[in-house]
Amino acid sequence: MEEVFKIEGGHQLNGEVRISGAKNATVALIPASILASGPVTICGVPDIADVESLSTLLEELNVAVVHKDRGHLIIDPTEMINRPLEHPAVTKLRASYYFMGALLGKYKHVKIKMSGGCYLGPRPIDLHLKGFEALGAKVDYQKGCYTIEAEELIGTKIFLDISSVGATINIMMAAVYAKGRTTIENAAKEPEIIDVATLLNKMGAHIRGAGTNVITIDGVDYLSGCFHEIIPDRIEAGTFIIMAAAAAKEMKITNIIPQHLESLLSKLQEMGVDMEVDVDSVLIRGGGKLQGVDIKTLPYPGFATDLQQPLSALLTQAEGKSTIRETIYPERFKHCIELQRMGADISVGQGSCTIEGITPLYGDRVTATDLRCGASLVVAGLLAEGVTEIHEIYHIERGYDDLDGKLRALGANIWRETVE
Ligand SMILES: CC(=O)N[C@H]1[C@@H](OP(=O)(O)OP(=O)(O)OC[C@H]2O[C@@H](n3ccc(=O)[nH]c3=O)[C@H](O)[C@@H]2O)O[C@H](CO)[C@@H](O)[C@@H]1O
Ligand SMILES: C=C(OP(=O)(O)O)C(=O)O
Repeated sequence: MEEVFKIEGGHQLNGEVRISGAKNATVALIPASILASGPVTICGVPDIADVESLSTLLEELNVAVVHKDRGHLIIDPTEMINRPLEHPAVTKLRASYYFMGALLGKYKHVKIKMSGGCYLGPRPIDLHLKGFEALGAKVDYQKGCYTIEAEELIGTKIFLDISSVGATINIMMAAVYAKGRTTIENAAKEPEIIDVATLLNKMGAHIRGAGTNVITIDGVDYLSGCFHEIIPDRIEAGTFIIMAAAAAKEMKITNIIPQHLESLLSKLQEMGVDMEVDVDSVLIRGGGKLQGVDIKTLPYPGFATDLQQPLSALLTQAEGKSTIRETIYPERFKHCIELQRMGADISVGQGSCTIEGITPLYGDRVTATDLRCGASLVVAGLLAEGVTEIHEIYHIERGYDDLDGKLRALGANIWRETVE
């Protein structure tokens, strides 16, 4: 027995949708909170499975976790115990690896299983580990478990071969209590990194340069509790913007930071999408003629890899040929096979795909092989003739807060059903 999403396509979307707090910030802010000596209150926490898994891990560490109304989460590490993290929840998400940096930073010792998350091709963490080693830690890997420990952590210069989001955040967390100055060069610049640095600075850390490619962290001896509001989720926002372009008459997406979405908005403009951008919202008028475009995924502020999958579904409705070149995860094209089942004309090559439009889409039984593949199939389901049945929706639930509820409020005919 499995719960699936069913979507009857062809229903127009209308109205307003409010975007939740950013998954990729939240999943780092929660482990970062344990670096404090007192309670940290995070506001705007999305109701997603990744947060549940992280809460389980906090409880494993004897950290008090209180979920309040409207996305308030209070994390109190006062009575924390540094136990090995071998609980199955570690493997339910990618971001459990942030406990490496946080526990190493606080206790100079961490034992944790290998994390999980979406399979998008190989996702090594060598840069995280090299960063910890540069700070003075020893890394041991046995039977699927990492042990990372140090006598003391000493600030140093760390150049990242690839500007990795995860490595930047993990090293930042490990370095907050290190002796002296740590400099991360070729750091990733994603907005979620700024959000984590903001939280740590509110706690009393000295981090400068987050959002640029050089971040400096001057070690401190003490971090206090604080209050923090999470930035809006640019990927959820982008997904709804794409859905609006696909199926809305007029739809407003609110609680967004438009600057975080520039690469998507400019591509949609190139495609011919009618939009009005305001300070914290965007109004999309869908239904117009769309033109195919070429996309190359890049680190921020380039086109986000997490949005190429949902956009692929929309590109089936754009006139002519579109190409997507994936430079972050060259194997991130499993959604294309599922879209083909629904009638899309897509060919997948080495690190790229070509989409020929316009092709009608038809409801079918498809599988969300990963989180954004799931989002792509929901976009396709809104456009398709008949009913689309999406399996393995636990991937979608990892990262979208009430996706089906939000879509129903906009007029979509989407429901959950338990099937054999
Ligand atoms: C929880 C979270 O925030 N997830 C996001 C984060 O994942 P994540 O932080 O895992 O992605 P990275 O930025 O680290 O990965 C970027 C590239 O660097 C490579 N790499 C990374 C680390 C390393 O040690 N060695 C290495 O080779 C990866 O394989 C990939 O090719 O950024 C990705 C890229 O924007 C997004 O798709 C994910 O949604
Ligand atoms: C790949 C993603 O998530 P994660 O890194 O958590 O697997 C994503 O959010 O698209």
